Amino acid sequence: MTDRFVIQTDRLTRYFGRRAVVRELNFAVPRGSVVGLLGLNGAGKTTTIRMLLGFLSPTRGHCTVLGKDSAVLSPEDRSRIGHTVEGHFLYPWMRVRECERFGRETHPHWNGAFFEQAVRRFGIDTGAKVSWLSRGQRAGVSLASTLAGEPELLILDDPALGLDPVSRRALNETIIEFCDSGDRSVLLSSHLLDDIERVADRVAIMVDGRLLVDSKLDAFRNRMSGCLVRTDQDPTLSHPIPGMVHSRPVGDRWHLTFADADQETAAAVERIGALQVEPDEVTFEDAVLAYLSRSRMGHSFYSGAAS
Ligand SMILES: Nc1ncnc2c1ncn2[C@@H]1O[C@H](COP(=O)(O)OP(=O)(O)OP(=O)(O)O)[C@@H](O)[C@H]1O
Repeated sequence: MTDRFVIQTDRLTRYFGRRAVVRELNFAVPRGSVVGLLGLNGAGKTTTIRMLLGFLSPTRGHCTVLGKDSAVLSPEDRSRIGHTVEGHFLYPWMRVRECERFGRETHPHWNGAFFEQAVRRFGIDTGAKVSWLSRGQRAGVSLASTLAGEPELLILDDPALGLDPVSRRALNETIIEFCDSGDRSVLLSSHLLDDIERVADRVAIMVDGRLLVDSKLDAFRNRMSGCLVRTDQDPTLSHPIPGMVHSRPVGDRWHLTFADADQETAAAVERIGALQVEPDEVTFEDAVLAYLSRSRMGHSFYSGAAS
């Protein structure tokens, strides 16, 4: 088990006061995979990551990272885990090349070539002081320092926050290259669906502290489907449709999004008695938004997490 998964949680739960922010999370990150962790603001992603890194205790349940209980990670364990946090902490008075030297002296493993390459990709002058750098450039130095430590597992919490498109591309390319150069795993929390689709091979979706989807990205995309129906009112109000995740009005029609649609789904759509029904494409973004929008509307959820 330990070898196959770099992260495992068992009924991981966290309350703040009386409020459950992470609920009964059973989640595993297979070694060598890049998992995109998605969820609306406040879904519990950062709280989960803080528990994984041992910065916050679970109220119930537990989690392991690289086979070790997160609550008791040793400095040696931590050196195998790279993580970046919002704000990209760096010493403002250091020059970029001093950041590199500082990293080299404080990390047991250090890949200077990786640092150089990442910094170059972000267009950063190594003679510049951190305080002179833009937000995107600071993110680049922070990421370069993290990756140069050659962690087995990288945990990134919203690393693209506030980055321009060029810096975002540099970030994505750096992550992809990092994964290509070894048996490395990444947990990437982000709101940028394009980036997740480009970089990740698995997707996990949290809604109100629960994990609703945990799947290979391709499988997730393939199991979702949709159709457009023309009716006078929301067709799902009177007719429960098996597998339906979400419905939304599109002009004078309704778009219905399904997970694992089957004959029962088709029969239920038929019973609506719509004037017109036609299949409609569901993109990765549509599929994710179907789950997320459903939560915002306060419906109960489709509970089948994909394998
Ligand atoms: N220390 C704390 N005390 C009380 N509530 C907290 C604390 N930390 C987080 N929360 C609450 O827990 C909920 C989940 O927060 P969390 O930061 O995990 O969400 P998130 O999914 O990372 O959101 P975002 O996408 O906005 O970063 C939020 O409602 C937040 O206000």
